Amino acid sequence: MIIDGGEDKIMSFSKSKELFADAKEVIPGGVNSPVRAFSAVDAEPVFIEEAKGSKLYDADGNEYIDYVGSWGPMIVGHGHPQVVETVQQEAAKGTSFGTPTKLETEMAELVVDAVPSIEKVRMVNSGTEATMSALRLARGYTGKDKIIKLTGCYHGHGDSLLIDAGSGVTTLGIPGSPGVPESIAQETIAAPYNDLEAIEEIFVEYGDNIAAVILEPVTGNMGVIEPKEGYLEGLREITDEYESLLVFDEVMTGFRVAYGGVQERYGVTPDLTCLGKIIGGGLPVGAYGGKEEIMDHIAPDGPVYQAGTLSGNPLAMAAGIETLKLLQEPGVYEELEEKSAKLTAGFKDNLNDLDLPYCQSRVGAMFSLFFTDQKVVDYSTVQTCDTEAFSLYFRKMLEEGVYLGCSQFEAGFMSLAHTDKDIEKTIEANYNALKAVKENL
Ligand SMILES: N[C@H](C=O)CCC(=O)O
Repeated sequence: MIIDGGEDKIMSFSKSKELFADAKEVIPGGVNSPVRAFSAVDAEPVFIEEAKGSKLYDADGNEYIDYVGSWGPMIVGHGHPQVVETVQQEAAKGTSFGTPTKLETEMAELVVDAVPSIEKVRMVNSGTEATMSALRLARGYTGKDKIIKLTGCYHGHGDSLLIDAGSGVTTLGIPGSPGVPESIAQETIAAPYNDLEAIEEIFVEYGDNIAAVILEPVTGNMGVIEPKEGYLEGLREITDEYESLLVFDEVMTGFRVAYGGVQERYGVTPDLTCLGKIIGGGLPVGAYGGKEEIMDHIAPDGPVYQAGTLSGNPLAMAAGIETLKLLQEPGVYEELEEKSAKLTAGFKDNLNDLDLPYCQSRVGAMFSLFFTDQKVVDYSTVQTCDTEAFSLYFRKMLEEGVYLGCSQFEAGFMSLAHTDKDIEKTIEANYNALKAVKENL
């Protein structure tokens, strides 16, 4: 079967098609997370059976160069031997104890040493849990109820945060979610990203009752957007002035744009930080941390309650610790930067050669290609993107053996396992896919 009428590339997806049909019988939409269904790109998902290094292998035996990396965690590549070995060793000792373990302290020490704002950290099981818990803590600590979130930023699927959200919500073009009670939604005030004046106005009106401003300080869930100069500093000042907390959701950017995340790269320190993805080395994980004085409000030391049967799971800790150790090796972030720059420079040449006006962005090992001629700086410019052009591009890239996020509003991720050959092949695929877009739309 040819997925998009390509002339010379014939790939079969018949097994994935069958597996998807089976899945849809018993799983809503056939997937356990909506973006995986490929519905926004008018395609059906490929079912992956195995991954190694920079590559994914699907049920039909197709090979892809992977820039999704399980949506961010796989920064050292899939199935890294050191990560796999350590997980196997830990699994042989038992998979969960529901007790404290030495591994949890080791992980916490690594996080505290790495992330400038974190003096104490609590492990949870997902990014969603991390942001939900951080907000409860912010409310419990400040005694205030409202939070400000930025339009197009995505912080998982907690009730307070599914307001004007990015990621799958933007990809599917839905406004939010039924099931979020109005009484909860009204405690969340949405403001545009990169617009300090809008935040100031909200503080003037509600300043006494704002517990926190939460944001992706570099966005990934509406594509990669950098904060304007002075924006993060401005947020720091205004939250200090009103005694609200500044919360950085670094689930995606932590240990990716720099070892210490956005706060290391841009030099602005939040009160609380949410983490996930990389610190689990591909196993389910989340964490939130910050100043000791604030973190000491969490039970059992303080009254703010949060708990979890599998929190700090030994396999997730082991995989995460090994991943962080690999990231401590000299030159790692330079290598990621170099590889990512090479890829996006190749894309830029292709855009120039084909005379296409599309907008690119990159921060460290996260990149985006927006199908718009506008400079993308916030959610309103995100909405100028051509989703039909992206869909065609996505399907062509898949045919060329390159696996991308199924939305231009999801960041692409480079790993240490990507080779020069992978990058060259991807640049060539990008040229062919962009050419098809130009010829067909
Ligand atoms: N952008 C999301 C997480 O970072 C994508 C993953 C998902 O929703 O399944």
